[in-house]
Amino acid sequence: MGKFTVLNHPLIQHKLTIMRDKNTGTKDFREIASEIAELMVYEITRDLPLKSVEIETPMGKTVQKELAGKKLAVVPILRAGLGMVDGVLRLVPAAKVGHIGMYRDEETLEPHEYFLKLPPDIEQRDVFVVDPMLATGGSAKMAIEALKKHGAKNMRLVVLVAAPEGVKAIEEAFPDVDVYAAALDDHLNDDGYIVPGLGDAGDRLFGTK
Ligand SMILES: O=P(O)(O)OC[C@H]1O[C@H](OP(=O)(O)OP(=O)(O)O)[C@H](O)[C@@H]1O
Ligand SMILES: O=c1cc[nH]c(=O)[nH]1
Ligand SMILES: [Mg+2]
Repeated sequence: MGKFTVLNHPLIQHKLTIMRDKNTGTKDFREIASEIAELMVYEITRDLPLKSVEIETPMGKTVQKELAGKKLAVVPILRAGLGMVDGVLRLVPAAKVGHIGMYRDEETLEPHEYFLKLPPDIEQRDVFVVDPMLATGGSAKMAIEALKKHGAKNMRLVVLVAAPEGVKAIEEAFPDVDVYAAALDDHLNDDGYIVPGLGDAGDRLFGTK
């Protein structure tokens, strides 16, 4: 079974509260989404392997640690996932970026894929799939299936707000995919929105409503 982890560092909780507030405007919403993504990646990358290297400081030779060259990729689920990419890249600037476009039909809540462009060596990379919202889980499930079809092997799903329904859907579909959230919310409403949630993440990020 994949692990589900809520990264509830006080800074993450504080920033998420600002995002949830309906009076927070696009500029702050976008900046804070990026900051939370950065903090989440800091926590998630604690297990990255290190190797010893010999270097020379101004005082002489020493053996120290550096990252063992594990390759990473970040794949935002468009559109809203784009709001988390900068934050990831601030900490992992060498990561390659893939894109997968998904929209959820407002009536049926069924996801539809409309774009896919991945780094050619995706199968060799640890992949962070990012999207602020995990609601029914339909979009993330379809995105992860598409990435698997294109060779991605080691994937983690990183979201800001998760609904229990979405977590269950990913756990059942992908025992090999760990899910990280900044918060686990209460439920989905009849329109498939997370409650209390933060509303429509894409629209709030890009000012489209
Ligand atoms: O778990 P689900 O029930 O599939 O819902 C979550 C999806 O819905 C939102 O995207 P949306 O379809 O609104 O597209 P957008 O990012 O372009 O706004 C969100 O960013 C997720 O991708
Ligand atoms: O609450 C939700 C659910 C899906 N997509 C969003 O942007 N928000
Ligand atoms: Mg949207």
